[in-house]
Amino acid sequence: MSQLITEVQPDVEIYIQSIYQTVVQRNPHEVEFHQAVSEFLESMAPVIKKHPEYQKYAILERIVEPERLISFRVPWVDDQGKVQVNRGFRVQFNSTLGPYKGGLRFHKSVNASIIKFLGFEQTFKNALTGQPIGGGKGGSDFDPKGKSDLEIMRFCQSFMTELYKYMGSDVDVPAGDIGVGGREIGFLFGQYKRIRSGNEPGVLTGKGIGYGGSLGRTEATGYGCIYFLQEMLASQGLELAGRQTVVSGSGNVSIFAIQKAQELGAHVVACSDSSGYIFDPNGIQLETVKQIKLVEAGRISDYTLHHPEASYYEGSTNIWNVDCEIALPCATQNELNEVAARQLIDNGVIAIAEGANMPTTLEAVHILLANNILFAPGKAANAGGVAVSALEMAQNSMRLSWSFDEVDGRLKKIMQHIYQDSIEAAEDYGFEGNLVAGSNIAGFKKVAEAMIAQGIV
Ligand SMILES: NC(=O)C1=CN([C@@H]2O[C@H](COP(=O)(O)OP(=O)(O)OC[C@H]3O[C@@H](n4cnc5c(N)ncnc54)[C@H](O)[C@@H]3O)[C@@H](O)[C@H]2O)C=CC1
Ligand SMILES: O=C(O)CCC(=O)C(=O)O
Repeated sequence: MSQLITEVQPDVEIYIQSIYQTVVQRNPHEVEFHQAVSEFLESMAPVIKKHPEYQKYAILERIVEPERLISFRVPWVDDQGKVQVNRGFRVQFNSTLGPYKGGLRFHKSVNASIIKFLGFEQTFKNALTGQPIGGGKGGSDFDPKGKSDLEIMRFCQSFMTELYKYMGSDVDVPAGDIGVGGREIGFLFGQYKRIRSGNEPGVLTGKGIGYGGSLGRTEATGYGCIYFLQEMLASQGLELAGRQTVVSGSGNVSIFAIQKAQELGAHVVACSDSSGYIFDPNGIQLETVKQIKLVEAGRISDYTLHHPEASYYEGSTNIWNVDCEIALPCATQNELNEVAARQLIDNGVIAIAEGANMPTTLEAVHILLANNILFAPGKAANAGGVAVSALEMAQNSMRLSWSFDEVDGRLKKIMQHIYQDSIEAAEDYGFEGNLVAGSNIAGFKKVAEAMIAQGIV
């Protein structure tokens, strides 16, 4: 390796800027991907200064370029007999630490930019868990809203009929994300098995408990986010109990973040969906939210039919106007902007933990950090979901099923380690207390060291 002639650029800031420029040129119009790369590169200068070998081995140049992006046609027939065509994606971003791992998103907004930002962040998130998993992500612009069970099944079967070619329990292991829950994973798994004979339970995670799923996976992202939040609060001698809390979204992550927060005594007063939010001064009745969202597939506005003392407000992002000490963005990317950040600060917020992926815009992150708000970035705070997915893979390999408490106990330890690693990395590189930089650096270093060990690939 001593003959490597990669020129080491002495001005690290210029070097890092050139990496960003190349990403923008190579991926024009992919604004979400640019945003994720930009946020990551903001943490890199002291790392590259301390480790010139990362420049020599072109780690940054390689890490921002996905190993592979697969894009494919997904034709299916709707209930009226009409042929529909969607686009499917899988980005296999980085396999240095293990098989590509990351969810599938079915949402009308899905495009290459969104899948690439998610796959890029997933690489560092998965590294932070300390488990042997690389980064991947996928999905489709298919909109599951208003579709029948049979339409969802036909779509999933068509999607898998192409995706299976790139999967395998040691190759690429998808799971759920927005619009993909237990029902969709079941249909996807059924079709995979039908095409590839033999039993390979570890090829997908988030499966039903009766056929290889792990207890605790459904709860893992939301619970993990609260475990991380607890660590962050405890570092300042604070607790969650009694604190007014607002949680955006009302899907998988939000519901179980609310459940754990309430269990720990938080007073959760608001949650939302893509149309608007509800405010319940008596505290959100989670069983009603579960009934509306998990059973009836209804709108969050229906909550007020059951609880007339609650109010419904149009416009999902207005949820950040609600007074709170704890804010948990758990819905989607860029749902908390500069204006919302200032409003939260004016209202006395003390801590924000991202259950969703990149829900806070970069400008809003800067404002929150500058105002010393405790801020837990998604790639650390929402890593509990993928961590328990990796535990599901481990159980599948061993042909074992652990109890809920066993899985939950491991999840808690993993979240505590992620907090510790991130806070230490921040301190080591001159970003004391900044978990955005700390999690970027801690995740990056694990991948970078392994990339060097594995040669130029
Ligand atoms: N499911 C998982 O294990 C993990 C999910 N995440 C992230 O968490 C976020 C939520 O995912 P899930 O809960 O799994 O999806 P989900 O499909 O179960 O729920 C998404 C929720 O967000 C709401 N929503 C969508 N757009 C919205 C908007 N513009 N404003 C307000 N609400 C909106 C939907 O109404 C729904 O309640 C996503 O960013 C996802 O990438 C991150 C780590 C793991
Ligand atoms: O469980 C998984 O494999 C992926 C979860 C996920 O998509 C995420 O962490 O954003």
